[in-house]
Amino acid sequence: MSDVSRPSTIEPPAVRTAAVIPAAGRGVRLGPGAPKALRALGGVPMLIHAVRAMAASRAVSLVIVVAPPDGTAEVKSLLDAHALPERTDFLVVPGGETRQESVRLGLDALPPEYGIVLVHDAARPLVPVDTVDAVIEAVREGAPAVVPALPLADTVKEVQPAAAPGEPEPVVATPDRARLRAVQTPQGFDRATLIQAHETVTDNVTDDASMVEQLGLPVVVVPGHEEAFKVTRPLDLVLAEAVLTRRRLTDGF
Ligand SMILES: Nc1ccn([C@@H]2O[C@H](COP(=O)(O)OP(=O)(O)OP(=O)(O)O)[C@@H](O)[C@H]2O)c(=O)n1
Ligand SMILES: C[C@](O)(CO)[C@H](O)COP(=O)(O)O
Repeated sequence: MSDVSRPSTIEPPAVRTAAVIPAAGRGVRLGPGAPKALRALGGVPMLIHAVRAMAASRAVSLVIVVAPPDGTAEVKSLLDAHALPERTDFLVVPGGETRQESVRLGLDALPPEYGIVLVHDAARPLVPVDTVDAVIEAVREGAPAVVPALPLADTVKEVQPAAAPGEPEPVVATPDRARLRAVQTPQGFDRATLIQAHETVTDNVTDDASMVEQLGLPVVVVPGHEEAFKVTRPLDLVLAEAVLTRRRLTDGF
């Protein structure tokens, strides 16, 4: 098993790498409570796990946290209160109405010397460092955009969305599952490409790589990891707690 407790094997940076962590969402699907990124996982805010996951890579020297708009002071206090690698710098900026807007606000704070940018959901707190390093390596090798992804376990149907709640949703098609991938984060980008994508694409999309696709540029896939799943619904939090417990038992982490 590879996990965040293993040392990063990537070489120190030739081009500097920063990670932007959108963490400004409410977590509506997780249910009532604090903003999702601030909720506890193994007694530690989910955001701190995500920050540690990015800072675990020796290539990442800056982490920009995009906080809930009214939560920047709280996030700064959390970063101060938890042990984080000394080699990494941290910035906190307020987020926006959508994930896309939050990422753009994070990019606005990116200092000019950073040539590679990762965008990583605070809601994927357990991504292993091997996955982070693999994404960075692929960008260093020249890909303008890189996504970690996994094959699907379920068959997927395209439907005609219901006209009204309770109405049936007829199946329109069954895409060939062998050609589909479930995409995770961190997604990695050449800085200029990601900034151009955010300046150009105005429709609201669910990930950053699809903005690069809209520019007509290639997006490369590297293997994702089952522990990089997104904490979206209550059951995901149960699974995340179980993964953490297993790590603590097997790695003492
Ligand atoms: N306005 C927003 C919305 C989302 N995010 C972040 O984008 C990531 C992925 O979003 P998601 O899992 O959908 O989080 P939420 O928007 O919080 O979830 P929900 O849709 O259930 O409210 C999360 O780390 C979330 O904090 C953000 O920074 N700003
Ligand atoms: C970026 C992402 O995690 C890739 O799978 C996903 O698209 C985020 O979607 P969300 O609905 O904002 O959670």
